[in-house]
Amino acid sequence: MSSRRGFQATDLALVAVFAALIAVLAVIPPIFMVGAVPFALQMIAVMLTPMVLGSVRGGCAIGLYILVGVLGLPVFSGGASGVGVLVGPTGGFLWGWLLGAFVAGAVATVVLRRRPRKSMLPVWLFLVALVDLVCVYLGGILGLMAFAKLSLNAALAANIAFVGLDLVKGILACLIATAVLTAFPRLMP
Ligand SMILES: O=C(O)CCCC[C@@H]1SC[C@@H]2NC(=O)N[C@@H]21
Repeated sequence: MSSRRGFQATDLALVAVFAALIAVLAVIPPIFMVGAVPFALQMIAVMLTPMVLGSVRGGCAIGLYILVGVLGLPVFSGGASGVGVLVGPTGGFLWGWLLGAFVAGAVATVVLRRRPRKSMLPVWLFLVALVDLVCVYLGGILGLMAFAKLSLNAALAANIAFVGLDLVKGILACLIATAVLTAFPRLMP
């Protein structure tokens, strides 16, 4: 989306498609939990979104996903919904997803506008995934401390358990984003 042409119908459709993609991945039940925190396959789409849509459209996609969950559709982990989830034990992660979309999306825009070589694209996109992960964990840790009353150490431990698998999801998101952006270069944020 160039700032000159503003938000187009295509952008609205892309926002809806990526919000739906996150919701679809939430339908698959979490394969394990660490305390109150579920394994979230949605993280693949959460990290893919800012890579492909950039900051504003990516933030809108995550915002739309959260909105439909708050309004009652069972799109949060384990089929949860409602505004209470935003201030529940995993609420901080959802705020982190939103923050991550805006921040990592801005990094994606800077990176992609430099037109990196195709062989380097997944590497640069992995940097975007890492920035996203920092935002997600920041939100998650603060949320666990504020809403679940965990100590900083307990909140850190709950996050560390997911780092390895989240990096694998980040690599998957990079590979998907590379394929999508190579096939549809006009999508680039
Ligand atoms: O309640 C929700 O829907 C949000 C779940 C958040 C789970 C977090 S996201 C980062 C970390 N990686 C995972 O696989 N699970 C946690």
